[in-house]
Amino acid sequence: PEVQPEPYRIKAIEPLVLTTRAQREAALREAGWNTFLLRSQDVYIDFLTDSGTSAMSSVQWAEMMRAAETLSYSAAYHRFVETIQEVYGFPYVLPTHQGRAAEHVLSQVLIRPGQYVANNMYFTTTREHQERAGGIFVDVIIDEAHDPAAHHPFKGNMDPEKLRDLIRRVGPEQVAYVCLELNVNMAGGQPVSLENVRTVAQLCREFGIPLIFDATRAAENAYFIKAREPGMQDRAIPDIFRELMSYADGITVSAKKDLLVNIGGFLAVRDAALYRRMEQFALRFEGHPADGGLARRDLVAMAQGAREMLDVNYLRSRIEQVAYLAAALRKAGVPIVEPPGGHAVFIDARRFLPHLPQDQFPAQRLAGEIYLAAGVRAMERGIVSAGRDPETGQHKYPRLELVRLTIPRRVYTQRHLDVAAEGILDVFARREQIGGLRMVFEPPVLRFFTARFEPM
Ligand SMILES: CC1=C(O)/C(=C\N=C(/Cc2ccccc2)C(=O)O)C(COP(=O)(O)O)=CN1
Repeated sequence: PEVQPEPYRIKAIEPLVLTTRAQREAALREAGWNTFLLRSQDVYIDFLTDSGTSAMSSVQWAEMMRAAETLSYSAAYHRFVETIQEVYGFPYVLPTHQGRAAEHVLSQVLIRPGQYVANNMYFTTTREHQERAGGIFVDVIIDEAHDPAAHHPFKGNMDPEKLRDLIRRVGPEQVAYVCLELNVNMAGGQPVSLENVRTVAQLCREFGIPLIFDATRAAENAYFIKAREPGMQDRAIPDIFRELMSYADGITVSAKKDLLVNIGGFLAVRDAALYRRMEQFALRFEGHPADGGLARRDLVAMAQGAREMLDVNYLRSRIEQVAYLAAALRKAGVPIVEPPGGHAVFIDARRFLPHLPQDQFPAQRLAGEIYLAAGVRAMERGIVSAGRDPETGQHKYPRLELVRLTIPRRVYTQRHLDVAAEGILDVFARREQIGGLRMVFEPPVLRFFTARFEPM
């Protein structure tokens, strides 16, 4: 059969508000042309983020109702830890309220000021915490990752030569750890191959440098390994996933993605002494080791999510939905990051609006225009998100100037995607008439959250 069967059906719906273009123009002006500042009820289809926006299953909801909110080492805590130990294969597990909390703990415990951290591209909060701990961020991703049109099947890969050069240049003891993100968000949700992970793990072992994964979207990465990596087609997802995890000394996870929950995260490591140091730090800043600042119901929702996230029929449905939207845009000639990622379609705003210089914020403007056209909220992932260079005070000019259409898990149907595609094609037809933006308010840190703009 041609059509892929959906592996679930709808049990509860949330009525959506339909707005007029006039209402959206007023809302966007009030939000200073920043989609992060829109009121959610003014948004028809929310593609801002896949973080914390998934639909939970009837089993997750049932487990949440049954969780007893007892303190300290609750049944929920043991259920959570045992499930993560089994699914991910790490002995020591520390719950946190979300991913950036795990990054805060790990960076503060592992980085000595002045040390380097090698990454495959950057994620805003991950880099922020590495630098706050005195770390020096270095990008060792393959060159193709910075080229939106390059058709590499594993654009998230690290370049072993770039990594080896860094280690030689600064010395192994000056590299705090290697941070490998799976399904690299800022590159377009691009996977890392198992072969590349093995190579990087070998390099780290050779020099005695810890290898840490940002495993926030590792389940979706496992699906791409099965689908794209030679010799993997017949392996079961949980088997690929366990091997993938076996190469890391530790992981940070935002559970708000793969694990299909609205809040949550965790750290998992193999070394008892490292766990103890993280636990002691977390106690002061991120919550008790038995809950990480979460309620017990959140722990059991994560445990159940860790079971559901590796189901191949769910992963296929989720990732094929992203590919469906990508195909609709590609067919009309809309420039997107290729190949499509696991959690989002990324529009190349630089090629969409080639007449705008990057410091007129093309991706920020395009995200606003898409909202005006169809009530669809997207996220700017370009010069605004990249921020300013702390030394020069100038904008960082990233090669990728993207608008991210981030698809929540198990939430939208094909009709929602068709409405979004239609709105984007409408903007595409008018692209020559679209001008730039001027930033009229700029906060000092993570400016993309609250900056305000006006049309030029
Ligand atoms: C790879 C990766 C992520 O994508 C991630 C969060 N992503 C987010 C949520 C977000 C966070 C900050 C600025 C804009 C959007 C996303 O919209 O993409 C975190 C932090 O997790 P956290 O939100 O639970 O703290 C760690 N690693």
